[in-house]
Amino acid sequence: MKLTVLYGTETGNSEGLAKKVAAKGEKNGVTVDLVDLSDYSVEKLAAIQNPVLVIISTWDDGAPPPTCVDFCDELFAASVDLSHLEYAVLALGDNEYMQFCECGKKVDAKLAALGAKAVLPRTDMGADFMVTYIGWSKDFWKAMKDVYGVGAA
Ligand SMILES: Cc1cc2nc3c(=O)[nH]c(=O)nc-3n(C[C@H](O)[C@H](O)[C@H](O)COP(=O)(O)O)c2cc1C
Repeated sequence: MKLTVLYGTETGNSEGLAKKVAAKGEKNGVTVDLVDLSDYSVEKLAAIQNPVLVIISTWDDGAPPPTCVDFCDELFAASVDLSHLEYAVLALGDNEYMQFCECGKKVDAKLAALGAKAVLPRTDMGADFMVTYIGWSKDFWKAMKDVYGVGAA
């Protein structure tokens, strides 16, 4: 079974978590495609035929990380049908900011609006994301096992 992990990052935190998910997946017999959203398109997203995990941070005033503004702009304006797609969103941010995890929230809402189905509710992570990640990882792999029969419970 395959999992696509799409990450949007400016300083590497989301990428670091994406690599952790990939390592855990590979250990549990899941083939993981690790993809940087800095060079991605809605067309490629729509062509995916396996579950997708999006890990994305938020920058100035709720904006996407600068590296993936183009992808997010395209996604937020898209009207493509994603009803075949199952997904989860892990949002990174910092609760010190008014627009806490706003980009991840918008990506989650847009994917749902385009018909994609969440296999796990979105998780918003603050500055202590390495701690939150541990609990999230358990929930995520349990969902993967429940829904697809793969990965660690
Ligand atoms: C200049 C700056 C602006 C930020 N703006 C926000 C914001 O509006 N909302 C939020 O939740 N987090 C904000 N953050 C926190 C980042 O999202 C957080 O540090 C995150 O872990 C970065 O992940 P990345 O390395 O994957 O980009 C901001 C951080 C910086 C340095």
